[in-house]
Amino acid sequence: MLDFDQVTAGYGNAVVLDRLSFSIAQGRSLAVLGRNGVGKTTLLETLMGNTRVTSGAIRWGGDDITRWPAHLRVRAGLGWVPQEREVFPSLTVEENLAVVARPGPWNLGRVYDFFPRLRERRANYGNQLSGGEQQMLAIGRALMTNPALLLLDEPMEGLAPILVEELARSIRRLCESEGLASVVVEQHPVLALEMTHQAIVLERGTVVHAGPSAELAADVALLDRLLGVGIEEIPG
Ligand SMILES: Nc1ncnc2c1ncn2[C@@H]1O[C@H](COP(=O)(O)OP(=O)(O)OP(=O)(O)O)[C@@H](O)[C@H]1O
Repeated sequence: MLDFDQVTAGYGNAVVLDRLSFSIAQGRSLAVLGRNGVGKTTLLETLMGNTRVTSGAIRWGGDDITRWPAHLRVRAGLGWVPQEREVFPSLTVEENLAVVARPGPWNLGRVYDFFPRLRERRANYGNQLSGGEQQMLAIGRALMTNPALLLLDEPMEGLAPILVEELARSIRRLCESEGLASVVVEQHPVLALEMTHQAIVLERGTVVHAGPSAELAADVALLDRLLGVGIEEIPG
């Protein structure tokens, strides 16, 4: 479904991703792990067309989308949940959702069924929401574009542990019950591995490990070597 083939990309003359490859099948989820600054966000930005690709190809369905602008990628089914959430502060929850709606199975009612908290807050303005509600709204907005693949950039950042668990369950449900594929960039490896089928670990803009999430989660020594984190430090 998505094929990232030997992609070299960056900003201006700076190369961040170096011949990076991975692929995702329909309805599958991928965790993108790595230490700070290895290029995880740049991978998502490249998927959305926001970086300079100097070689390689990005294929989506039957199309080579390497040079497509972001709005065409959204139309083709890429759903972007940015790290900054980018909720419109002066629009209500309902307006935030409605402005990005595209035809398809996801509509206001379905997003509210999925995140009942958003239904309760439908008349509140974007700047009146808690961090967790803003994150639900950011995901709800991506769902309103009726994507086939969700790109989530550190969705748990800054959330209280109880919300982290709730959101992790929601994201897993999107994949398992709704058939959505996803790419999850996450600082907390254990959480990210619980939420996904496959995982890649990046170092200096390239893939140094690829495999099933459950296998990596079970190999504490490998996790520690690749990511240099004590598992006991990880919340959730
Ligand atoms: N807009 C930009 N212009 C120039 N360089 C950038 C830009 N965004 C990121 N970079 C550089 O690209 C490299 C990779 O950054 P990126 O944000 O992709 O890493 P990351 O793995 O997501 O890190 P973190 O976990 O800290 O968010 C860094 O050296 C960063 O300074």
